[in-house]
Amino acid sequence: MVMDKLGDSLQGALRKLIGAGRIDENIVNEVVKDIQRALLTSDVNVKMVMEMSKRIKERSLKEAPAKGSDPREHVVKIVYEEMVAIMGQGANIELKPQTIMMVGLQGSGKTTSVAKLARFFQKKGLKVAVIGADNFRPGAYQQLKTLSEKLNIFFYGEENEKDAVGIVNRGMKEIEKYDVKIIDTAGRHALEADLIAEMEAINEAAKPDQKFLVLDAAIGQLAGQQAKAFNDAVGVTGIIITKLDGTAKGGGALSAVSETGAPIAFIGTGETPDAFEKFDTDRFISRLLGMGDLQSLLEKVQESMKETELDVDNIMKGKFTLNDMYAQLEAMNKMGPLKQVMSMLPLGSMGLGGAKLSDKDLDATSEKMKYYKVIMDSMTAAERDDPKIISAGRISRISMGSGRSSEEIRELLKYHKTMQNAFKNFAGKGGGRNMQKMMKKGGMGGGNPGGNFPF
Ligand SMILES: Nc1nc2c(ncn2[C@@H]2O[C@H](COP(=O)(O)OP(=O)(O)OP(=O)(O)O)[C@@H](O)[C@H]2O)c(=O)[nH]1
Repeated sequence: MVMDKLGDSLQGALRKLIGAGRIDENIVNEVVKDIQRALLTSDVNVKMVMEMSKRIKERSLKEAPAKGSDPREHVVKIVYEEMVAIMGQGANIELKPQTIMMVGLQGSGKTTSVAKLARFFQKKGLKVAVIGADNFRPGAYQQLKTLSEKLNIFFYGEENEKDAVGIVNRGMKEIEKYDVKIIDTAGRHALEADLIAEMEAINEAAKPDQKFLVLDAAIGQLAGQQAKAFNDAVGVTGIIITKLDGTAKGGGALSAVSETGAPIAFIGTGETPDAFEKFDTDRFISRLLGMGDLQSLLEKVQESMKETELDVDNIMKGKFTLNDMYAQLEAMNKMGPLKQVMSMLPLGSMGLGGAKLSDKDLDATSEKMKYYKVIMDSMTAAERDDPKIISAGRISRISMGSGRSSEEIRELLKYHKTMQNAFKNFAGKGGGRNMQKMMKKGGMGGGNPGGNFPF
């Protein structure tokens, strides 16, 4: 999960709160102290943390909970609201034709973010093209070209051309018919005069609707200064914070940027093109506090289902083949690491304070999903379509081909049978709505081989 440590500590504090018999000054002080420690470890500015703590204390002891609501839940709500307040509101991202210029220092993850952003709009059904105008860093041209080609996104660039503005002018003509045009510009080690001049010239040439500044989360509170400097120099409409997956300083970067008034637009959560999400403060904080983010989860499920061959009509008629199961595993894979997906499920749904799936369980499940696919790759199309024909002899052959044991293949077949029965039951009981409910819960299946599949 993004900002794992901060999330774990904050959730620990809230569990303490929920576990308390009643709300009094002692427990509020204790919980606020835990929250302070968590935020300071995540590099959030001391002054901000102190002000926030004061507000949480005052409100928790003075404000009366809404009629009928539990006083402990009321305090959780206060913590949530105060956290949202320090992270600020996210940028307004519209799904319509637009030109976006990306700026940032070298190594911030700018080129990678261009590809991720392109993929974001592509997934929403818009036609996207990118222009590679980073002619400063050798290799940037090839990097963006390769990334774009992999994602089937139109790329315009001119290798070895020194005039970035020329590239942008010619590129904008070439990609005129595309909905979303994204321009990658060069970075520098620092915000120098020549970089500012180049950004201004490209700004003039392309007249972008959005100017996104890319910042590495690992710089922590320094993100605030950088955001301010770039904003003063070229005017920034949104910030992309990258590498939130790999630093303990994420809280510092997010809060420092929000303090400058520049809205956060997206966050980068890993190296792959899909490890990227629109920043929505409410959803982000809900997830961080273990309150779940079912909306994001549902969107993820829908997106990944759209791109796979899952034959929902057939499944609803009670026919669930191994091909469907394969497509289902693919869809789950596309949703990202299991741990990240699970983090969108509310702790509350398991009872705030309830057990969390351990990393070990999650790893075992991911591992199982991987080798189930390997096993299915060694089956024939006829076997996948009708697993009943898989005899002991065929199991030996599949075992040889996949390098997995016969027990594992039998386990997979059992898992498939359980799922098939579950779907049959759903279909029998008026399917559609149940199916939706099941997806909302974050899973698509009912079986649980070896007790490790959380879905
Ligand atoms: N873990 C993780 N790595 C990331 C993320 N975003 C980018 N990276 C990695 O950060 C490194 C630098 O990213 P680039 O996109 O090449 O950097 P850049 O800012 O374009 O560099 P310039 O073009 O010189 O300005 C690459 O190894 C990326 O894979 C992220 O969200 N998480």
